[in-house]
Amino acid sequence: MIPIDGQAMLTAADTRKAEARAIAAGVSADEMMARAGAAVGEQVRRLAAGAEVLVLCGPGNNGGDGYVAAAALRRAGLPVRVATFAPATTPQARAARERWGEEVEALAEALPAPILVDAIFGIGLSRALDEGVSGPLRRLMTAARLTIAVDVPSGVSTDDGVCLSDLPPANLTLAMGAVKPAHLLQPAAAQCGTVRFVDIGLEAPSRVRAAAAPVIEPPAASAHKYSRGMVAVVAGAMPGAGALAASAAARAGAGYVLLLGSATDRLPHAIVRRRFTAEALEDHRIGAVVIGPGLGRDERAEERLVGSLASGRPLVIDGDALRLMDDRRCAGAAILTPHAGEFDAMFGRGSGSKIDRTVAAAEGTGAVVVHKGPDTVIAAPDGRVIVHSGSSSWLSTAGTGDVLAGVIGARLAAGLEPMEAAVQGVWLHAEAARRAGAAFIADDLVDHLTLTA
Ligand SMILES: NC(=O)C1=CN([C@@H]2O[C@H](COP(=O)(O)OP(=O)(O)OC[C@H]3O[C@@H](n4cnc5c(N)ncnc54)[C@H](O)[C@@H]3O)[C@@H](O)[C@H]2O)[C@@H](O)CC1
Ligand SMILES: [K+]
Repeated sequence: MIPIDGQAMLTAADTRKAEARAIAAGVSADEMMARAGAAVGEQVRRLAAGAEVLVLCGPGNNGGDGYVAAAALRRAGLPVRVATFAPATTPQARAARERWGEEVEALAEALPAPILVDAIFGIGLSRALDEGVSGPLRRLMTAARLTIAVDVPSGVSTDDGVCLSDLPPANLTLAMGAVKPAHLLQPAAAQCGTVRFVDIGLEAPSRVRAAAAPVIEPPAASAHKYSRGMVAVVAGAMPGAGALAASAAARAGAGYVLLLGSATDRLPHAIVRRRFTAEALEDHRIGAVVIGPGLGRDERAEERLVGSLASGRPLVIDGDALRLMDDRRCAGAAILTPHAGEFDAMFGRGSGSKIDRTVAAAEGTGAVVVHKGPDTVIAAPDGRVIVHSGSSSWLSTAGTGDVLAGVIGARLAAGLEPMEAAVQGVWLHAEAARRAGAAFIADDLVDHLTLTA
């Protein structure tokens, strides 16, 4: 099974276009479904290990994939039953239903099986499930040992990651042909369980991709502390936050970290402390300025932000500094790292998915926008997007955003372009959380940062 890391993401409409292109290029719709259903059948066969399978089929092509998979499982000698609540409506699904040929049970009366395949709705879901569907589905999912969703779990909205129906999560979701927003955006992503990509030969040109592990080269043989990247962290009212950002920058590969403003006692000795002056930022060797963690929002914070913006150095703007930004100031930033509250305060709640809104923010500001949360959307002004999902929920603790800002600052100072720096930073931060395990504090996260895979 193929992990989704680095895979292209398509919306429901994009998927239909890709399917239409494949059909225009000579692959019939029946052939597409035959491939999809066969691939689902093969994965289910491996996981079922001989146990009984119940395939739930809806009226559309998601159901069609289910009928094809059921027939494949039967050919493979597995005990398999099929249940539905509605006749097949598309020509391909009707043909697949006929090829199944055997009894189709009524969903409401179907008895549970240890392996459940949810092929009720895929990208065609347009509203919440009727209780006559969600009730039996909930009952059968609860009784099953393993639920495998075909394409997306029934009840989640493909393009915005909203859960339209209250159902238990699937254990595994097979993303057919391309990753969809629902596989990456919360809360739908959590409903998917583990997501694996199924290649059905669909061309998926997309500027949006799932995050993948970065390849980080060690410093060149001739490297010195300044060539490795010099990061200046501008501290403020809450020195601990600046210290976290500075420590994280140092651990994320920076060659030299300068903390400007008041520091805490426990700052590593390797970090150079200085009073904040705008002149201190004039050092041309500074490759990134991180400003915002614990900055405060008072007059002194404002002065430091103005000084940082005037320095012309690439800026990572986080936390309090985001609250002091306006359109003109954003134009001077390389990377903005708002969480949901900061994002809404800057750009409004708007419409569309988190991906759409982040793309609009990046285009509008000209900066890379890292829209943080249980799903993090990273958008560049040129339209590239990386979505990072599935990171540790223990990250929901104070100070982890300060750490992220420092890590991104280190990658930016290392010479990466802002989008790549942000993408690497988000991955490294999530990886540190994975290594830190359960109930860490932001300081622990710094200790778990590593650049090796
Ligand atoms: N588009 C593609 O490129 C491919 C699609 N395939 C499969 O086809 C699926 C999409 O098929 P469809 O477009 O037929 O969509 P679905 O099978 O997801 O469902 C569409 C049907 O459900 C009805 N419906 C929507 N919401 C409902 C609700 N809440 N209650 C009752 N009925 C509701 C619609 O009116 C329509 O009849 C994909 O998810 C995937 O599984 C694969 O077979 C192969 C390639
Ligand atoms: K499904």
